[in-house]
Amino acid sequence: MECHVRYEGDDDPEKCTARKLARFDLVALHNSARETPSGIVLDPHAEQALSPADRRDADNRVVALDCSWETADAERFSLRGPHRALPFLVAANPVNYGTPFQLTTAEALAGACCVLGERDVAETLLSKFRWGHTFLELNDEPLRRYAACADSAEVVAVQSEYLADAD
Ligand SMILES: C[S@@+](CC[C@H](N)C(=O)[O-])C[C@H]1O[C@@H](n2cnc3c(N)ncnc32)[C@H](O)[C@@H]1O
Repeated sequence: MECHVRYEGDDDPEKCTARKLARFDLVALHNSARETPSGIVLDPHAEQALSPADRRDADNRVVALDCSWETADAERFSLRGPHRALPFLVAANPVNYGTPFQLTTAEALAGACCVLGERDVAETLLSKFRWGHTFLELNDEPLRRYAACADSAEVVAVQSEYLADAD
């Protein structure tokens, strides 16, 4: 699975998870939408949840948008490819620890790789962060269940159990 990032550069570069992954050649950073190849776009505003069925449209690529959460409005995600939201997963990074849905770029790419059946890629991405293994531990059960779903409707049904528990 190739991991690509449209890099906006409006977040703290010291804490940027995409820049760190790029230093290890684990993601490719792109400075414009035009340069960013098409793939499954990880977009929290998307109507459809990511599921294993997306593997067939993936071109073997996932694309995240690395920008500040303050500027991550829907218009910013104008990137080529099917847009998908990640289902309920909780962040393990120190800034948003325990917060559902609001993941770092590294967590989002890793979560997507797990759902798409590429857990080894996810483990490699997360191995570069002190808290990386915690993301897999905190989300172990949902990630394995999402990866076993046939399609987005099944993923949403599984997600609803976690949302009900979170209330
Ligand atoms: C808003 S940026 C924040 C980046 C952060 N500054 C960092 O260093 O990782 C996180 C990106 O990860 C992806 N992402 C995070 N949570 C997501 C979710 N629930 N659904 C889909 N994509 C998500 C999106 O591409 C989003 O733009």
